[in-house]
Amino acid sequence: MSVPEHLQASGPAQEPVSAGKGRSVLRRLVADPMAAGCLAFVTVVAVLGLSSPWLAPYGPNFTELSAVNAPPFSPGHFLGADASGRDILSRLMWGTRQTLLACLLLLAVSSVLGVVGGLVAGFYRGRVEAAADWVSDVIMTMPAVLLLFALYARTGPNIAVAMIVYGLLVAPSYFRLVRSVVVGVRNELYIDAATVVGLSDLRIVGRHVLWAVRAPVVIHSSFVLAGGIGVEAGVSFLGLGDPATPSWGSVLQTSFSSIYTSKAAVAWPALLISLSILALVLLGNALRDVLQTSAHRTAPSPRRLREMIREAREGVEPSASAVPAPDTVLSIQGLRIGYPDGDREIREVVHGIDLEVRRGEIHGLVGESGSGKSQIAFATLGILPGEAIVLGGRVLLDGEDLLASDDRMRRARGRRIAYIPQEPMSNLDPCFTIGAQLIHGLRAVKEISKEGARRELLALLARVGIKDPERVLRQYPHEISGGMAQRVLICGAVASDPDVIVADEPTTALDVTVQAEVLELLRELRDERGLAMILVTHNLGVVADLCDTVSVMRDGHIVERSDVDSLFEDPAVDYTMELLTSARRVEIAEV
Ligand SMILES: Nc1ncnc2c1ncn2[C@@H]1O[C@H](COP(=O)(O)OP(=O)(O)OP(=O)(O)O)[C@@H](O)[C@H]1O
Repeated sequence: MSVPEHLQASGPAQEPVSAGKGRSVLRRLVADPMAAGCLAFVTVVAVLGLSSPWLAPYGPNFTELSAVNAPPFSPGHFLGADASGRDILSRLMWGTRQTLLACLLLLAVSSVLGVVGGLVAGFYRGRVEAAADWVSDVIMTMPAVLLLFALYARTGPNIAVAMIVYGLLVAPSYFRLVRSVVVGVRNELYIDAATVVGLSDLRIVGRHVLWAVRAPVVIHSSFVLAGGIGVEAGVSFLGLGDPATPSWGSVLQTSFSSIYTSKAAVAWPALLISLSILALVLLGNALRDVLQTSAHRTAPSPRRLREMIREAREGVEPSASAVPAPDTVLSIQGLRIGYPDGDREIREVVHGIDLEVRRGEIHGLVGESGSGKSQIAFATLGILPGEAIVLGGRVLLDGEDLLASDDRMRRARGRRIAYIPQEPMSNLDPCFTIGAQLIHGLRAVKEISKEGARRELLALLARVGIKDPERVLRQYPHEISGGMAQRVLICGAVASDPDVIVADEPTTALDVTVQAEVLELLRELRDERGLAMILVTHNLGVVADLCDTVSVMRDGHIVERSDVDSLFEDPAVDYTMELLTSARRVEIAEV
């Protein structure tokens, strides 16, 4: 048994989802008509079943000889009666208790064993994990049906014991799921921080780790419950259940044995079992969607989102389409970006900015944290987060609006616009060698043989200052330094011969000497290749050193745009002056 498909998407390193409060999860769940319907169905079935002593027309084993094989809608027998003259509706109602009990037993045993095992194995790893893994593998190899038959030989018809044993067999699915989530969470820095603060393992697991596994476990449980109904029906159908106590499976079995005389009798338990399984599966899917959306925000419905976008666009004049200067390669005109603020409104974070970059120009984008620099870089590359909404504007590459067509953006990205990220290490895949990644990337954007790509990359790696390119191509990311990784990424970015490079704080993660070398390399590449570059940075020293022109951003606006010399000599706005003064203060403090 492997981790079920419905949970694989929520892999180990996922956010601790579902942080929303219980009430809001329920409210969001019932806002989905399908989930509300399923929840109502499951609740009604459970309540009717549990109230059978008061609501059921007859006792579970009450027989009426005159009603043998009575068809549905007979007087006194709404769903008909079975071959022994027992009322099918009453037996299904009474049987709900047994089925529910069987499912809860299965759920309790499998979840307790699996979750506790997964938590311990994922948290402590090492031998504990190896041993738990071994036990889980052994359990998974056990043939469930044979085991149930063997059990029957020893204990006789006992559905409770059968479900406990089945719970043991299902436990590895919880174990694997929880273990993989815990392994991901265990490496998070906030767990290290909790350890350093002095929290005990138990408190760390209870406070931080359990929170992360809560959502996947809840979702998985709805599928286990659905599976439990099927298992109980199967076990009873095989005759391994208690014939004296009705359950949905045993009602199905008795109806099935007289299928030739009363076909309709089979339909009711089969329908109830199928609909209940369907409702629980659909409920599980809806729960997954609710828990995996943003933890604290109420995601707007598609209709509300459309309204919010219309409201945000209303009253804002679309910016006039300006013709870019002749040597302009990238022109951003009237770009507006926003994010849904719950289901109330779109919060605009970039307010209609204009920006032009000419061939061979390095344009710095500076400003305080949160001013919108990265949003502009991401919009230019078409990699804004899924929830971002472009409310207006254009990103023109040689006059073609990339925002107007996803296909145009896809063709430009990586070929004509390349990206140099801030964190070189986290942008390289640890599973592949540098060579495999660079060659794959280059061949994805250029028609070239593997050998040709390799030769080109060797030359380019040497050009960006890698001493032994042959060896680096064979190495994995963890075997090279941060500075080398950034050179590798610069090599990857320029390999497709782009017109524009968007560099998002390319030197922030590097030490000072490597920073200077990387900046020098970028300048040389610009001179050699006539690259246009947008350089996002906090560092005014980098701007002074490398950029030709600069835009200063604040609160999603460009408050000043000028050439670098003018900016430093004679800033036009107070905010730029403040930025320069604080940068100087930091420099003095560092000296
Ligand atoms: N996924 C998101 N959902 C909601 N708001 C977001 C999201 N990403 C960014 N924002 C908001 O957009 C604004 C601009 O963020 P952005 O990351 O562009 O700032 P920045 O200038 O690049 O900051 P920094 O220099 O710290 O990276 C911020 O107010 C931020 O809160």
